[in-house]
Amino acid sequence: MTNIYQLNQLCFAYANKQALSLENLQIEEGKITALIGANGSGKSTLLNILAFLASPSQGEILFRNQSVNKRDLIQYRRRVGFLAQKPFMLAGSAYDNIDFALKIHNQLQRPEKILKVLKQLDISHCIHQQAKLLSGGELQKVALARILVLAPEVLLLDEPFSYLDQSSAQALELFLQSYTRKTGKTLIFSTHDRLQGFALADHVVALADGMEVMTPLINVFHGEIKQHQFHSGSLCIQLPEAISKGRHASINPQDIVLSTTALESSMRNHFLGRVIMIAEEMGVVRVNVDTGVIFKVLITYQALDELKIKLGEQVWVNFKSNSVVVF
Ligand SMILES: Nc1ncnc2c1ncn2[C@@H]1O[C@H](COP(=O)(O)OP(=O)(O)OP(=O)(O)O)[C@@H](O)[C@H]1O
Repeated sequence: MTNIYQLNQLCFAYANKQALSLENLQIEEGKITALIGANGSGKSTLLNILAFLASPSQGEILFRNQSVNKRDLIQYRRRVGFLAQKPFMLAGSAYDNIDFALKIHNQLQRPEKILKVLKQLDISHCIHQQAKLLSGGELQKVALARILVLAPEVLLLDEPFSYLDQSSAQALELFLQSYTRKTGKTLIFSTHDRLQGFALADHVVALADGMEVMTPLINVFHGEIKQHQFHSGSLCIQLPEAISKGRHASINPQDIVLSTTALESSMRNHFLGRVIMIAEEMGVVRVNVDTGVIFKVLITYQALDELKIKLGEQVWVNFKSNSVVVF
């Protein structure tokens, strides 16, 4: 395993406001990393730092084991491709914008290169359209094409799916997954959709208030601990004995086992509910179960096939007390 980024004791503040404070964060080369977290949790700030557009107030960034000096940011910036949440387009067509990117990066301005990338992203029809008149989704894809054509070492994408309809988002997910596999490039993207983050990424970095939190931030319940149990309204979750403090409990959707009958097992948490959603997501299946509170679960196709569950049917949600993260 090689780390392309290593961040040590990194802090970033806007004026007096601390926006990021990360102890140690490694990003593995050739893998897909998702940054998840609520609005304002620091995802864009972190992407800006990884794109060398901002310099941390404190701490160190290593890129391919080299400590990045503030003086060299421009050099590093050219090695990565950053897609902003609201990309900026120059006057001219989609083609002109991509062609110009090649020019300023001193790369060969070859039409076939541009045509290929537009085709890969399914936006060949936008080629002669004025970039400033593109729809939100088209603009994001043209901006992505403008990055891909440069073949940077790292792709940093800030909410790349936010303007896309469901089928375009799924097509882009598939494209990004196969692109990173084929090229061995590193992809880091931010998303509000935590389950999408889990489904698409090899690693997930969860942020809350600018800090990394060791929870998937899915199936998060708020409440209090009493006698090794976490109480949240009608929900009572069994915890390991060692946990005595915390106001939030979360359960990784991949740690939940579904069963159609009550399980006799070492798992201490069992809730009977009803299936309210089954959806496909990048080779896994999302199942939402309403037990009074909604549990989000990720299972394999094989598990779905074996369980034979359908919408509206009863199902048990089971998980170990050790799978519960309290914070
Ligand atoms: N230019 C800025 N000046 C001052 N504060 C800022 C600036 N940009 C971001 N912030 C603050 O820094 C914190 C982190 O913001 P950031 O945009 O990184 O979060 P985010 O997780 O990307 O949010 P979102 O999901 O809404 O895009 C927030 O509290 C935000 O208000």
